[in-house]
Amino acid sequence: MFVLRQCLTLGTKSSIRNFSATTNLVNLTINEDTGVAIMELNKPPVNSLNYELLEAMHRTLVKLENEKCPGMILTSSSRSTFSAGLDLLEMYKPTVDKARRFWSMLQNTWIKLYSTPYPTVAAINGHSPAGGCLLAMSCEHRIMVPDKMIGLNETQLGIVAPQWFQDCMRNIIGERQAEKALIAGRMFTSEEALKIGLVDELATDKEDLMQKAHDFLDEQMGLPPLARSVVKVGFRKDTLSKLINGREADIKMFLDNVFQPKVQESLENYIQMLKKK
Ligand SMILES: CC/C=C\CCC/C=C/C(=O)SCCNC(=O)CCNC(=O)[C@H](O)C(C)(C)COP(=O)(O)OP(=O)(O)OC[C@H]1O[C@@H](n2cnc3c(N)ncnc32)[C@H](O)[C@@H]1OP(=O)(O)O
Repeated sequence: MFVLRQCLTLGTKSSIRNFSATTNLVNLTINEDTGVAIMELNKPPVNSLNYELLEAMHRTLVKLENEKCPGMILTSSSRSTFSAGLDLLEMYKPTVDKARRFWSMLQNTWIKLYSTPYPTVAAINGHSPAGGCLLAMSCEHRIMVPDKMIGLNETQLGIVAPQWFQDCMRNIIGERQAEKALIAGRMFTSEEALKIGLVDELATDKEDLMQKAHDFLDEQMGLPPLARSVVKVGFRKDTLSKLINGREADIKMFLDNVFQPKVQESLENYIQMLKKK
């Protein structure tokens, strides 16, 4: 195995190997024998998704697709958290330009991740609220360590999970469970998430998590890749097209919401609460 230090400037494979990264937001490891990629989010302490992390993820996904990656594991370098979701500081008192740029990069990254032709598995080694849950739900398979929390908790913060976040959840756990979970902004323990199908497997620890993730990819990589990807994208196309054809409306929805005084007040209180913990 060798490690490619992913940075904001990507070049050829060999130039990346020699690159001394100053921004190391995504660690990319590619197994030389199998080609399997491990994409490890590395923005301590909790992988909050700011513009820079989303951009690094997007570039990594483009690179993997261009290099015909056979399979990818998405995980985190944090001991406690897979991803804490969208970076609250990106949404707290932003300028219009900053908010628009941020949301547009979130859309780019999600579209790439949700539509990869190659199999993807989320190795969820920590808490996974809101945008973190979205990342996990965008992979094809989810494996989680015990005693962590996952879910779309937006309602509890006084904000609304966008339609495409909701659609991802509905596609996985079905209409009724998704409606209940989304209205309440419910967070599930790993064990509860397994029960309702929000995750597919539990692992005992990080080693078991990675082994199970590799097992899933081995199975998928044994299937004819073209047929596999056509079926995958066929299942996902309605959800994808809704956003792809409505990107500007979705940005407008975000901007209309984020600048509401009540939303700013909720964000401020929540940020303060997290800092006081
Ligand atoms: C206007 C909106 C319109 C549309 C909305 C869009 C949809 C929004 C989607 C989202 O994703 S919103 C974000 C939701 N995220 C959360 O609710 C998670 C909040 N965080 C936590 O619950 C916990 O941090 C944790 C993930 C469970 C990890 O707990 P732990 O005890 O390990 O860490 P700690 O809480 O001490 O946090 C460390 C450090 O990180 C800061 N932090 C945490 N989460 C975020 C975040 N999402 N964005 C920015 N910063 C975050 C936290 O404040 C601490 O900072 P400090 O070290 O400076 O105190």
